[in-house]
Amino acid sequence: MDQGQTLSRLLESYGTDPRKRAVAAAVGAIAGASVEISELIGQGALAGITGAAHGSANADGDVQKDLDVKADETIIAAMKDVPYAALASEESDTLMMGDPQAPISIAYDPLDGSSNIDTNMTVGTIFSIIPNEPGVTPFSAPGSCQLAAGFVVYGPQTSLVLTLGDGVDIFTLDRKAKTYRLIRERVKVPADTAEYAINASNHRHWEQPVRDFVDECLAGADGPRAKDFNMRWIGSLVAEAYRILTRGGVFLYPADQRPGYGEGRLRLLYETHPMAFVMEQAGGGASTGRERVLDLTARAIHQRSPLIMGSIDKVNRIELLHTDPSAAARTAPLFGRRGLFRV
Ligand SMILES: O=P(O)(O)OC[C@H]1O[C@](O)(COP(=O)(O)O)[C@@H](O)[C@@H]1O
Ligand SMILES: [Mg+2]
Ligand SMILES: [Mg+2]
Repeated sequence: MDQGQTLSRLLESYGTDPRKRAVAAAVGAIAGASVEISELIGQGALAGITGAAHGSANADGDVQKDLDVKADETIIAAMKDVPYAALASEESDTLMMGDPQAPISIAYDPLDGSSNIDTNMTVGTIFSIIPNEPGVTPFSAPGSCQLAAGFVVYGPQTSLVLTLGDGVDIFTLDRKAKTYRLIRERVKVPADTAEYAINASNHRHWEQPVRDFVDECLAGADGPRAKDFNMRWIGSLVAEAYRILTRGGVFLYPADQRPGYGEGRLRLLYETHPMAFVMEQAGGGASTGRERVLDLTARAIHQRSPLIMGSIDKVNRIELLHTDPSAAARTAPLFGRRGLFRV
């Protein structure tokens, strides 16, 4: 790894064609905005930032916090010199239109996990950059068309995870120099791990395949997986994704039976598409349970999609539980031994 590599240097050398220059400008703008957002979050109440409601709701019905709105304004301001055709923000009901001839469009979640602000837990910013074709409706292509995606985590360290479609690199903010420095190159999600993350309070609402997977995990070494598992739930997608990138595991926000949750909770354009791109680029997987997230195309700007992401063996196992439960039962490690026990 080039210890001296910085995000700005990487972006400066990222190609000369107009589309690559636009991608570099957009990533640079988001990185710049994230330095400001990180400072605000770090100051918290000292900068007048609280978890108080802003007095409005976003298009998805979530209560907007002051910081959701501030983060959104900071990103919009940072985009002023970026050649974009359209911006899709979680905090804006409709698309913000730019130059229809521009080579890219950008979707972003200015502040992910914002219900955690008051609790001093990790939150983040997620982004997805897609090509724009003049005359074609922005964001009408599947997630597999993304040019770049990533997210910033505002945790004990502020770090930026980035894929430009050729692996995943992680940069950490050097606060003194206000520069992102490369700390991990070509990150790989371990294929098989024993950690899972899901909001278990929704157990009664889940579909059977998700219950089956979690039941297998809970049964541990005595169950069909013949292995003990560990559970984590932070309630902040960016923090879960960062953990999975660094030590593996699987995260599930599945569809469930609650009204409005038929496609889960997370939004396709600025949450599940970019996370799926990052995970696949790091050798992991991302599925709805029934199909690859990157094969989905948005029908609406704030459309939701289920997300099961992380270590490829786990994602494949959960897909099998959805698509072929009897094959899933046959391939459980204890299947053969159970037969013996029954004799
Ligand atoms: O409270 P729930 O239903 O478990 O949802 C938690 C999920 O919602 C989110 O907070 C949604 O993101 P926003 O905070 O941007 O709305 C994710 O970060 C997190 O994984
Ligand atoms: Mg979010
Ligand atoms: Mg948000």
